[in-house]
Amino acid sequence: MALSEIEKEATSMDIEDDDIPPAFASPPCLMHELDPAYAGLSSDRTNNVDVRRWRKSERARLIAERLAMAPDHRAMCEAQIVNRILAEIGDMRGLVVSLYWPFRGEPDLRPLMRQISDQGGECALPVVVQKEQPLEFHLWRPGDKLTRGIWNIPVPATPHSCTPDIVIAPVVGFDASGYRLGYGGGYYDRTLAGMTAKRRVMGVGFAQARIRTIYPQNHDVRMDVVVTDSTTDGYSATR
Ligand SMILES: Nc1nc2c(c(=O)[nH]1)N(C=O)[C@@H](CNc1ccc(C(=O)N[C@@H](CCC(=O)O)C(=O)O)cc1)CN2
Ligand SMILES: Nc1ncnc2c1ncn2[C@@H]1O[C@H](COP(=O)(O)OP(=O)(O)OP(=O)(O)O)[C@@H](O)[C@H]1O
Repeated sequence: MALSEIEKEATSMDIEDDDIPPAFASPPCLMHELDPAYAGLSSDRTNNVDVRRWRKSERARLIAERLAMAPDHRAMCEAQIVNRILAEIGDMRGLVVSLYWPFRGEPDLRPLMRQISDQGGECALPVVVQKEQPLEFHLWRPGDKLTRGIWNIPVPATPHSCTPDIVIAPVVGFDASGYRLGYGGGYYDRTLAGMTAKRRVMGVGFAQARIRTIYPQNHDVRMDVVVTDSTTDGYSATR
């Protein structure tokens, strides 16, 4: 399916490119304003508050930067990312690959979904079934009906849960050790922590998403490989 057809399909269900779903605002947590001892927090937990605050501003910076990419440059980068992913996966037959429906300026990999299907693989999309719980992956073929999930992100209309062989995780940022900065829900970390060793985790983003460190915490799960428009980097299993 050509990209224009995919776009038509999205429009027909009232979902547009780069649709930015409204976020749920939560009240600010003021615990960090208190003395940690008084609040019953360990110093580790205090550091964690600093990291959370830093991540929040870094996310905002990185998302704004990628949303500002010139359309022709973006399209060129997306084509390079697709080629790199195809080269990295190789023989697609029989593999279930989870991707994502792009939002907030993520690389649009919908053309790749068609290629995966055409080459004998199966695609899946991530679904938030419940807040603060692991994601589910539901099989989806280009052309299948979509519906709006949580945060208005399109998800397969007919749920068909599966376990991907390859999890392609969009990054907001990634660091030199292969750790991922996402949207701050902890969804991929929770999901990967609960999956068996079989899965391969492939982070995907534009080259601008590369940062020195995300200050990895105990819950952060390292990716096996990160693909950008200009690089394919593998990471070993040890920190
Ligand atoms: N395209 C795409 N689909 C995806 C993901 C993704 O990263 N990309 N997800 C990958 O997980 C899940 C959705 N995860 C999300 C997690 C948080 C927020 C969000 O709006 N968070 C708040 C801030 C939260 C915080 O900082 O505590 C916000 O931005 O206002 C949105 C989506 C499933 N679908
Ligand atoms: N395995 C887990 N179990 C319980 N809570 C977790 C787990 N992983 C992450 N979290 C929680 O999620 C919060 C957000 O994590 P983090 O900042 O790493 O999100 P993220 O990777 O940017 O988000 P996402 O994966 O949704 O794109 C953490 O502060 C942590 O409390």
